[in-house]
Parts: sequence; structure tokens; C-alpha cells
Amino acid sequence: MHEAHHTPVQTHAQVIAGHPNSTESSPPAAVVFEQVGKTYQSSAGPVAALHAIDLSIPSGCIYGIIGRSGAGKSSLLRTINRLEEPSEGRVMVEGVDIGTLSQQELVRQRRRIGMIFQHFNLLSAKTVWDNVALPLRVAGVPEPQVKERVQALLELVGLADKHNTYPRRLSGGQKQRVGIARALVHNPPILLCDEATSALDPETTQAILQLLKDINQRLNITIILITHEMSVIREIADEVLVLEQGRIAEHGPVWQVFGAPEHPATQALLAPLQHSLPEDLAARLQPQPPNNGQPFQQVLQLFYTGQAGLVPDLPHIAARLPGHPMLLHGGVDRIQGHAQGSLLIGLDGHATLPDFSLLTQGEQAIAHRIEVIGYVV
Ligand SMILES: Nc1ncnc2c1ncn2[C@@H]1O[C@H](COP(=O)(O)OP(=O)(O)OP(=O)(O)O)[C@@H](O)[C@H]1O
Repeated sequence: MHEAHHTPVQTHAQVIAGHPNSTESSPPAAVVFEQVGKTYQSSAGPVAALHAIDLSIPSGCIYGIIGRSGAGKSSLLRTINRLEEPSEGRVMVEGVDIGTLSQQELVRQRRRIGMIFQHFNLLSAKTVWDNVALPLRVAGVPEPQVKERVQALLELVGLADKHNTYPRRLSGGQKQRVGIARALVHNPPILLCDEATSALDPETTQAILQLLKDINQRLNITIILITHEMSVIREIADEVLVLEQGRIAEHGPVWQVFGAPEHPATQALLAPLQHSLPEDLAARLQPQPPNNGQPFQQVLQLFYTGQAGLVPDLPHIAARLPGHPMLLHGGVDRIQGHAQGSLLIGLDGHATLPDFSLLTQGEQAIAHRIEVIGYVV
């Protein structure tokens, strides 16, 4: 069970009853999935999209859901506002089993869950102002309050100068800002983001992610986002769930899952973020030392998972490795304050390697794991 190493799954009953796993400081759950399954009926037969999902999403966090195409991300997200009906199990939102709500109660409940979309879903015949005002008007909010609310929201998302603009005159980033303002009209405690930055260029993606982070912190809104981009998760999420073929592959704090991904699906999704071997080095790397008397280097890879505050301490690394260690390549990211990544170190070919277990444990550790990856002439 891959998930066993990360945040333990808590059922709603455990959260309510104060299960031993729930400490006093752990926030109440915004959403709890209990044995949620989803099977679609299609012309080609039943399609099983989700299987027995047990998961608790803490209130106030930014929670990322990632997985390959078809893993079940949208299906899971859409059960939270019941755009998708689970075939099995139940979904508790802020302690309420949303499957038990009447149609009228569901309408009210949905106002407590904002949603933004990849393609923004704006009304092209309405101005920015009217797009944001519409859900308030539909809910029967008096016009002076509509005015006050829309003005404040457009200011919040940085579109105070676009009140009368039509969506076709907006950039993708600006359209998503309108989408965010519209999603927040009813002051929802939960915001769902369905691939909200997938249609945007990298710079605009950064700006929208920063806005979401700001909203999460300033308004204390729980943000649940699905994406197929690990970089989005790294950028803003506190916790991440990796879905694979409708099942939980693993989940936990982002730095833990990124620092030591256990499931092959997570490893595959993370591969593009890894500092891979540079081409010239890869071309020269040999699995065995040369036996023709030429001078060569042994290439060591030092891995950092973010655990226990261990960071690459270069003088310390040099002191504990023989000869003249050379830093050949590498990269370390800081995620939630934890250093993660790997370094490639070249050592004189004839230097006697120390016992790696002594270099990866205790206070004197220089890395979490060390491997000899090959030899270069
Ligand atoms: N309305 C539907 N009818 C039939 N099958 C569906 C329907 N919606 C989704 N599926 C199937 O359910 C599975 C999960 O789909 P889902 O859209 O939840 O995955 P996803 O991870 O969000 O994928 P993507 O990243 O491509 O959007 C897929 O096999 C998909 O083909």
C-alpha cells in the first residue's frame, strides 16, 4: 500500500469522533470521500472511473489532484458539487452528506462551492461586470448589494478597469480572472479548479496561481484543483493526491510525495521536473571503469528527499568524500521549505569509496541516498 507512508486516510466518522490520528490542531475536513466509486454507462458498456476512494481534504488548504489523462480527476472533483453523482459511497462537504440533499438544498449548497474551468465558461454576449453579476442576480440579491460585491471582486482579481469589456477583448489570463471573480460571488468556503491554468502560457499561469494562493490565504478558502501539470502542484499545493486508473496511488504533503515518490504513476508524472543527466555526460558515462589505464572519474549521485532538514552542505560533502570531489551537475528545489533533488559528483577513479550507509544516516549524513551511476574517462 503506497499510501500508508503518507497522510493516513481518515474517514469522516474518525474526523468527527476525534480519532487518535486527528490531533487537536488538525483542521476540520472540507471534503471527505467515503468509499466513492463511479461507473459510467456508455454505448460500449460500463466504464469504471473511480474505485473505493477514501480521502479527507483538510479545510483551508490548497489540495492538488493529479493523474494521467483518464485517471478520474474530473470525475472525483465533480462529485464534490454533485455535477457527477457517485455510483457508490458518499461525499461529505463541510460535514454534510450531499447525496441526501433535496434539489433546493443542493442549489443552496452549490453556492458554497465555487468552480473555475479550463476554458473559462464566460458568456460572450455579456460584459465582464454582467458575467460576475449574473449569479447574484439569479440568486435574487438586491441590485445595490450586487454592485458592491461585483466591484469588490473585480478589484480583488485585478480587473477594476474592465467593467464594460466583453470577453472576446480579454486575454486568457484576464478571462480566468473573471472566472475567479464569478466563482467567488457567494463567498464560498470551497473553490474547485478544473485545469484552471492549462490553457494559459507559463507567465500567465504563474500570475493566476499567485492569485489563487492569495485568495486561499486572504479569504481562507479551501482550494481543490485538478491538473496534469506537476509544476502547478509544486507551485501552490499543500497536499497532493495522485490518482491512477481511478484509484489512489498515493497522497500526502507535496514535499513528501515529490521528495520520495513511491508509485510508478507519480514517478512518471514527476519525470519532466527532474534534472536529468546532461547529454554530453550521458554519452560518456560507462557502466564499468575503463581497463586501458586512462584516468577516469567515478560519478556519484547524491539524492535529497527533504526529510529531517538535510540539505546539500558542500563543505561537509567534500570533507566526507575522498580526493577532490567535483560538482558535475544537479539541481535542488525547495518545496514547502524542504530541499529536494540530486547532485552528480565526480571523484577520482582510484579513490576508495567510503561505506555509503555511514554517509546517509545520522547527524553526519551528507545525503539521503548515494549511488554510483557510472564512470567517465
Ligand atoms: N460521461 C462519461 N461517459 C462515459 N465515460 C466517461 C464519462 N466521463 C468520463 N468517462 C471515463 O471515465 C474515466 C475517467 O475520466 P475523467 O475525465 O474523470 O479523467 P481525468 O483524469 O479527468 O482525465 P483528463 O485529464 O483527460 O480530463 C475515463 O476512462 C473516461 O473516458
